[in-house]
Amino acid sequence: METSSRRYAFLGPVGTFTEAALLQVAPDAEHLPMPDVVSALDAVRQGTADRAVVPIENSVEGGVSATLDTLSSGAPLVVVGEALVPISFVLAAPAGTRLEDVRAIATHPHAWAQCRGSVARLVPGAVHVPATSTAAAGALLAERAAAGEPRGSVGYDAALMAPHSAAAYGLQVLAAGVEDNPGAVTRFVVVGRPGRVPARTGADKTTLFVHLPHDDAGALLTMLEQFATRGVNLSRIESRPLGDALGRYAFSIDAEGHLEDERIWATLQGLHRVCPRVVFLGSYPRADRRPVSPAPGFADEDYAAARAWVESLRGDGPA
Ligand SMILES: O=C(O)C(=O)C[C@]1(C(=O)O)C=C[C@@H](O)C=C1
Repeated sequence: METSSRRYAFLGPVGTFTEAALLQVAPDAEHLPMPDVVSALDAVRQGTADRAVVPIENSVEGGVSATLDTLSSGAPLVVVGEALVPISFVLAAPAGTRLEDVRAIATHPHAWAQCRGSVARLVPGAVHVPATSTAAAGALLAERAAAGEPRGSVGYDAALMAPHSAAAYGLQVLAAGVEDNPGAVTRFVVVGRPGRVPARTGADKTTLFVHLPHDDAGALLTMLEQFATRGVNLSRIESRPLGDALGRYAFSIDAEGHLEDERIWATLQGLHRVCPRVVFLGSYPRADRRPVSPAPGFADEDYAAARAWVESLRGDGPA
């Protein structure tokens, strides 16, 4: 947990799952709610915030493309930490709303994707109204109901949001446990401007964004070999379109290990030699604190012993 009094931008408003992640990592910091992931990351770039907390991947819906793409382009940013939040949703509405009154439901697109099946069973035919976050959907509903506006005046009747958030906004729960996959988890990253890399803990991750070495057969293999031949395990790899033409992709990667691990150091050198663009997006402690044990032959001592042996072959000593 970070204890300094830094300013943390996050995907707001109060009551988002992102705020739950922020409360894990920096409960006492100044919290700056932002309307979207890009604004939160830009606040760090511009110096109006010291850190941003943003979602990066969900165990059901996969990568958060706004986060992956904003991290990998523009002024450099680095990940300095991560947090995991268990995800469960309620369907909430102003007091007096009945389930059969619900025609349109607002929430974040990632939340909708995680509840689609249950919602179809609960409220057949209900349509999705996209919101900037789960809490933003509920907040507007609560605000208009408090102002005495009639049901549906915001363009929707209910919101999918976190249980604690529905309670905080004074909304009534029409259905709980609305997620299709109980046990879903979203991973959030703490992002800062480049500076000193967090100290190695032995339970670390390194995040990278890598362009493929060439356009021909085997390009992906050449890139992946850099990790495999140094015994580096990947905990996430996903393609992101380059955006300039169909069929051109780069890869967002989480590798197990820290920049100070010899095998990660060597992997980065290998990637730099063969790939046209490698963006280092940080080495930081894993949220689950699970130690990373290098395979036999890939520990720092193995690299040191191998280096000493090659040095000895130079024949610098007396003839
Ligand atoms: O809308 C929120 O409450 C968020 O924090 C965003 C977000 C996401 O982007 O995935 C975070 C966790 C859930 O998976 C659903 C939505």
